[in-house]
Amino acid sequence: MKYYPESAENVHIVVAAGSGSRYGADMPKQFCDLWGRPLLMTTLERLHSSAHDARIIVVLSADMVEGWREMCAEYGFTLPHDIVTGGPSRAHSVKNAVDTLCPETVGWVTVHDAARPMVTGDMMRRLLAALDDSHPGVIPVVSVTDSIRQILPDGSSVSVDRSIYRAVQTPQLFDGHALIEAYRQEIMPSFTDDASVMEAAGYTSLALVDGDTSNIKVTNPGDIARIELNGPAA
Ligand SMILES: Nc1ccn([C@@H]2O[C@H](COP(=O)(O)OP(=O)(O)OP(=O)(O)O)[C@@H](O)[C@H]2O)c(=O)n1
Ligand SMILES: C[C@](O)(CO)[C@H](O)COP(=O)(O)O
Repeated sequence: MKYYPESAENVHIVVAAGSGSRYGADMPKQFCDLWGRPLLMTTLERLHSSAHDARIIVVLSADMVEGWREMCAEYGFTLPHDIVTGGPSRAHSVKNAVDTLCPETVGWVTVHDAARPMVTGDMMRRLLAALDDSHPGVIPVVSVTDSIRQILPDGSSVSVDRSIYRAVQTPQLFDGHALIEAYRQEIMPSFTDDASVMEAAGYTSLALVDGDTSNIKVTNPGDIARIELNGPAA
């Protein structure tokens, strides 16, 4: 576990500026109903419960800011959070939030998908325990349970050894100074998560910890129904 002075500001960045095109609802999936209210509220509450000594920044698309404020009023959602507007890709959205952080006071920072409402306190404890001076970032991963095939340039495919791959989740945890520096670089299409941004900036010694198979990213139709089937929010 990395030591930060008590005055350091820890931050949760929750990216919620996507359009949810694969989910295909009439509004972005993070605002769709989960257990009777917008899914984003469960994500924020569970993240806050998992590590409450952190300021929350929610990244929203500009056209959803007013609507989100109205939802908070309608559902009596009072968990304090700041709002930053998003960009054209996930990485741009994260960057917009990271750019608001104060390098002088920042402590640790998590970056989490709004579309993953099932983060747990156990997972957060594993992340925080693994952040240290040798590991400026910690990434939750799970084993791949499907067989994997690589598609070759000619369109044919070959099976690959799935035991050498891991599927990556969020929240991902970073030393705030390192994350701020990493997000100073130009955003590339290959940046599908924040670990890839850190690596491209030279921070290659990232620690992996066990994620949680219930921590799914709502992506395709039916994913919210599957979460609800697995039981109420704990
Ligand atoms: N420009 C973007 C794109 C994505 N995200 C957020 O990044 C997370 C992971 O992205 P993804 O699951 O791909 O969400 P969408 O981009 O909304 O989905 P799709 O690709 O199906 O349109 C989501 O919480 C999403 O809201 C974001 O903040 N800004
Ligand atoms: C960040 C992420 O959730 C890690 O698995 C994933 O890379 C997001 O990908 P998406 O295509 O933006 O959903």
